[in-house]
Amino acid sequence: MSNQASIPVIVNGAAGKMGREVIKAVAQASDLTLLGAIDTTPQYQGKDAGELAGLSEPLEVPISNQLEPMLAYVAGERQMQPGVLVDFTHPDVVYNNIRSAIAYGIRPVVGTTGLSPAQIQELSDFAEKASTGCLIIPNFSIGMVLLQEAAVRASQYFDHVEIIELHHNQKADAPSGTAIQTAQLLGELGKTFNTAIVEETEKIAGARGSLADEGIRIHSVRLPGLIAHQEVIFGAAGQIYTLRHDTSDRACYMPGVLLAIRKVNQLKSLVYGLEKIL
Ligand SMILES: NC(=O)C1=CN([C@@H]2O[C@H](COP(=O)(O)OP(=O)(O)OC[C@H]3O[C@@H](n4cnc5c(N)ncnc54)[C@H](OP(=O)(O)O)[C@@H]3O)[C@@H](O)[C@H]2O)C=CC1
Ligand SMILES: O=C(O)C1=N[C@H](C(=O)O)C[C@H](O)C1
Repeated sequence: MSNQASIPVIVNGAAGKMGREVIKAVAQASDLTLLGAIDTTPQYQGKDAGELAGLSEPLEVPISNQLEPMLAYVAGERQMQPGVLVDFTHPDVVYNNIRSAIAYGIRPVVGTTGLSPAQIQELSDFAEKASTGCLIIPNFSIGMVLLQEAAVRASQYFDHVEIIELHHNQKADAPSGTAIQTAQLLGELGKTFNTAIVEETEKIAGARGSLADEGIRIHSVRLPGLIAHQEVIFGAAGQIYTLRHDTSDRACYMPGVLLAIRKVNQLKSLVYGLEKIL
C-alpha cells in the first residue's frame, strides 16, 4: 500500500494494557502506520513500542512522553491521510489529550473512560467547530453492543433493572464507562425504572450501589483475576432476565478499535458509542 493511502496512528498510553494490544493490532494492519507511541511511565521511555507489545521484530517507534510534538509532527505529514490519536490513558488526562489532538487536526479515537457528560459536550462543541471527527467509545467489543441492544429491547417490557459491572482491581474509575453508557441507553426510552415499594435505608453507605441519573443502580466489583464483565438484571413478578458479557482477552476490543481508526476520518464531529459506526 502506498503511503498516500495509509493512516498514520499515534497510540497514547502505549505501554499500558490496552495500548500494547493496540500497538500489535495497528502493526498488523497493512493500511495503518504507527508513527508515534506515547506513554508517561518513566521506565519505558525510549523502549521500542513493538518489542514492549510483545512483537518479535522491533517497530523502530520509541516510547516517548512528548504528545504535543508528536501531534505537530503527524499533522505536518502531508504524504499520508489525516492522523489518528488512539487514547487509552487515564480519566484525569484524557480530556486535555482530546483537545490537543483536535487543535492539531488529529482525529481522536478514545477508549479511555471517566469523562463527565459536561466534558463530552464541551469536546463535541470543540470538534464541531473544528469540523474534525472524534470517536469516544466506552466499549469496543461487539458483544457489549449486542448486550446493550438486547437490554434496550428488554427494557420495553421490564420496569425494574440493575447493573453489575466487574473489573480487574487496577481500574481507576467507577462505575465503568460501559455501565454508565448502558444506563444512558436504557434511559433514552424515557420511562421510569425501579419505582420503590418500601423506604430503603442503607446500613452501610453504598450498599445499594451508585444511582445513575436514569434511576438505575450500578454495582461495581473490583478483584484481581477479573478483566471486564457486566450483567444487566431485569426483574418482574415471577421472573428474572439476566444479560451478561465477559471478556477473557483484551484482543476482543481490537476489531472495534481498527474500525474506529478507519471511520473517524469520514466524520466531521464527535460520535459517542461503537453502535453508531457499525
Ligand atoms: N473503551 C474500551 O473498550 C476500553 C476502555 N478501557 C479504558 O482505557 C483506559 C486505559 O486502560 P488500561 O490500558 O487498562 O490502563 P493501563 O493503566 O494499563 O494503561 C494506561 C497507560 O497510560 C499511561 N498514562 C497515564 N497518564 C498518561 C498521560 N498523561 N500520557 C500518556 N500516557 C499516560 C499509564 O502510565 P502509568 O501506569 O505510568 O500511569 C499506562 O501506561 C481506562 O480508562 C480503561 O477504562 C480499557 C479497556 C477497554
Ligand atoms: O478498565 C477496563 O478494563 C475497561 N474499561 C472500560 C469501561 O470502563 O467500561 C471498558 C471495559 O469495561 C474495560
